[in-house]
Amino acid sequence: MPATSLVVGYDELAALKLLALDGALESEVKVSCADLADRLDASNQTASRRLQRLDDAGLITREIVSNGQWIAITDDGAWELKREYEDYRRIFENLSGVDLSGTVTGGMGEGRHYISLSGYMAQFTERLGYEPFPGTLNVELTTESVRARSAMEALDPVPIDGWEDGDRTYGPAVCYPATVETADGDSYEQAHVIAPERTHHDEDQVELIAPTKLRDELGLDDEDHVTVHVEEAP
Ligand SMILES: Cc1cc2nc3c(=O)[nH]c(=O)nc-3n(C[C@H](O)[C@H](O)[C@H](O)COP(=O)(O)O)c2cc1C
Ligand SMILES: Nc1ccn([C@@H]2O[C@H](COP(=O)(O)OP(=O)(O)O)[C@@H](O)[C@H]2O)c(=O)n1
Ligand SMILES: [Mg+2]
Repeated sequence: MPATSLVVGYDELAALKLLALDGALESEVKVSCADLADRLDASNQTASRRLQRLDDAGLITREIVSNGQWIAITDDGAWELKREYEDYRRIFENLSGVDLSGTVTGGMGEGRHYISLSGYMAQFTERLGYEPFPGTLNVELTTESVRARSAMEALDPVPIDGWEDGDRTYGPAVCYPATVETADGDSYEQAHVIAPERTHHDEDQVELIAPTKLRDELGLDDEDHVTVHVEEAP
């Protein structure tokens, strides 16, 4: 079973990779179907069909001109290549930690409240070494990453203890050091996945905390793809 589920098949991905090698990640490149067909060891018709599928899946944009086409890879296209690249990194680089991928999503607006509570804030400052921005960036995981999440739970976390303030008790949580990477390749290293013991979210969501607002720092909006590389606590 492949480590990731693709929007298009591997044949299309091979065509996408060739376009990237031609520079289509940075700008529009001029492509002739005959040349692409040659490099894919396929017929013109096949090459043309693969481009059509990549276009239909929103992974490239095309402008067809008389002697070929101008093609650029979209953010979603770059994301598909990146996922493939992550698989190869896992194969060859003996990576530590766990990669989770998903999309940014809004939550219930409660993260802000909990993160700001002094009973937690004092522990974050002491154990994580920073005061988190008040809130949690919520990431909805892909099906594959929901499974990978159990591997994350096998890593050693930074514990955050439960506490009480006379009115009520507050549950414990665990934090894992994490690097957040966007589809554009920007990354932020000083974040943590926070997993509160009492939560309204299911396994398909993770929450991130960081010293700054990640939406601003990384230019993130709802639905944007991110990869979260989770490590063991030092
Ligand atoms: C540090 C921390 C501690 C939490 N403790 C509790 C708790 O004691 N009881 C509870 O019902 N939810 C607790 N929550 C979970 C929130 O209710 C909720 O599931 C989630 O964090 C809300 O995130 P959202 O606003 O981003 O959707 C805690 C959340 C965080 C981040
Ligand atoms: N380090 C952080 C924490 C939260 N946030 C965002 O800050 C806002 C407040 O967080 P929250 O947890 O209270 O809100 P929701 O996640 O429930 O929408 C949300 O838009 C989060 O996505 C962020 O960008 N970076
Ligand atoms: Mg949140």
